[in-house]
Amino acid sequence: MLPYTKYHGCGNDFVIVHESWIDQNKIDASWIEAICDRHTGIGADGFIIVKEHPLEMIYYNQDGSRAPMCGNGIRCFSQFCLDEHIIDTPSFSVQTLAGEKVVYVQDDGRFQVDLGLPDLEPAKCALKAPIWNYDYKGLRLYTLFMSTIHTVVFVDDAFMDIEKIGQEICESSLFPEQTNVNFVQIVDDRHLRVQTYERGCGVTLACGTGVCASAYVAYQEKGCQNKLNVTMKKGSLDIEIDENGRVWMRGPAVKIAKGEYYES
Ligand SMILES: N[C@@H](CCC[C@H](N)C(=O)O)C(=O)O
Repeated sequence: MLPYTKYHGCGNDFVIVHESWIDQNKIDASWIEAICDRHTGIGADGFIIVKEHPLEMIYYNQDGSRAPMCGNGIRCFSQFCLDEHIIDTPSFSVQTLAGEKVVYVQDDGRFQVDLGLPDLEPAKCALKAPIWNYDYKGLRLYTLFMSTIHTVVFVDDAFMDIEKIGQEICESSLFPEQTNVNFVQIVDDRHLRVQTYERGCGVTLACGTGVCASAYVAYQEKGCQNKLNVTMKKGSLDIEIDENGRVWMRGPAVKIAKGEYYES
């Protein structure tokens, strides 16, 4: 029996466990995939292990693959740490595979996270050459490392059916380590709509790092403002690119459940 909690950030949902709740020997891709299965498991887009001393977020995708960071996940991780009395300060640092991230708890209960600088160095995305305004079957692709690998594509309707084209780009041989694919609609210069096909998961209702990558490319390439509100299918995030080029994300995290998982 595994004690677990479940949270979501704008509809991106996660099973979250403290490291002391799990048998370390059990952690492998198929165990995580079984827990995240929406029919025979708890069901989630991702699985998060909370480690302490130092505070660390270990993130796995739904298919059990490890990812360096998760924007919605780190807000949910932070709410878990408050709920479980692991932290009691208004700001704190979290170690991730994409480096240390600083989280600020806001008066309205939302979380602001410093995602740091986007990295356009091709090697960070396992690319040999840049993919930037790159033609792919008539779509223009912009690939960057925004705490994880992201590709941004501007479209007329972000909420169209992206399953097929998202999977095709994600798994294209252009991307040796695959890519998350963000379909971005510019509503006006302060407002975007975004839908994401995530590596290791498929279409999700929201992707925090993807929204940060989308805002950054919209600001750099499309004349959008440095402060943007981004709407997804079940929520919205506020993104700011500061004067040093760092990307900040502000948004909610919601507790859904706490329970016991009976492993088969
Ligand atoms: N949903 C996340 C991103 C999760 C990781 C991603 N699928 C990857 O493999 O890089 C977010 O909110 O940022």
